Amino acid sequence: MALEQTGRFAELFRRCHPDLVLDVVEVVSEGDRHVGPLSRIGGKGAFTRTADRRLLAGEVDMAIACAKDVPGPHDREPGIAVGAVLPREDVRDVLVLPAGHPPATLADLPRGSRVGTSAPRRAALLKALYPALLPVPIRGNADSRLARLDSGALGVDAMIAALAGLGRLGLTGRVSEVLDPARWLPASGAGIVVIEHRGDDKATRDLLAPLTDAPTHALLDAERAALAALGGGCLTAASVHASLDPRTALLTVRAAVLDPGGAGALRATASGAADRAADLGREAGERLLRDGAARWLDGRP
Ligand SMILES: NCc1[nH]cc(CCC(=O)O)c1CC(=O)O
Repeated sequence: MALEQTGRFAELFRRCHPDLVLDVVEVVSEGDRHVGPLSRIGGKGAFTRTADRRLLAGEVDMAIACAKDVPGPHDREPGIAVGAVLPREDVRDVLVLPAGHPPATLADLPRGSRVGTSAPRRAALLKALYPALLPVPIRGNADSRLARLDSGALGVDAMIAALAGLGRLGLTGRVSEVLDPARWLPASGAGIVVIEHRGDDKATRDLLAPLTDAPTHALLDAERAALAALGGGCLTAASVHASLDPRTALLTVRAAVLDPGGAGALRATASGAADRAADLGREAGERLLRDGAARWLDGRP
């Protein structure tokens, strides 16, 4: 998945800067290497830390990451800045069944079916919306999870994945059900690829600036500000989704913190001008805290 994202970005970069030579350096992250619990390899940042360090060491000048995998400012390597944000793709999650299984929806799965997902948001949604099903932690990158789903090595009957990720792998044919984002709340940063650089590297910042998709950049600013205001960590079951009305230029941030036990959710919405994206995100996050979201931030019901 990372290589497909990188290829897409490299093409864009070369088209915009045809006189420059871009070398692609492959980095295998801890999140790709390990399949154990993320908490054991340092929690959030497992997919980005290795590339971040090489960036800070000056071995590479840009790093490409899924916005969803980039930790918040409080558990982030300092000195790294986002230089470009690629246009958002689909934010929805999907149900994937082992190869050869006839198509089914989450509602069709028999009581007690084991559904693989490690994301606290997905586990909490599963408990809230499909209490007859059992969330089972699984780990590894999207490619390896799919292979282990098919081989039976995961010990699950189905798994939840991101539609955008499957799309990048050319595997949307594996989707059994696309989950309705109005109920199955999307992840903050879902479907967004970012290109980072060293904060003090003005030359790279200038090269990346024209490649950014301004509307997606605003959405991401809003979603990340909401998460930062919440101050949750990698165990928090939260959803933040910003949307932009192209006609009115009004940006709306919808944020929710879910009870990890599945008993409910707190929701907050903030709307305003798109140039106040970060303020709107913060507003939504702070509203959730005022309403008592703190009790669920540690991931305990
Ligand atoms: N490391 C998990 C991860 N980070 C980004 C994506 C998918 C693509 C995206 O939402 O941008 C995935 C795979 C998944 O959640 O199934």
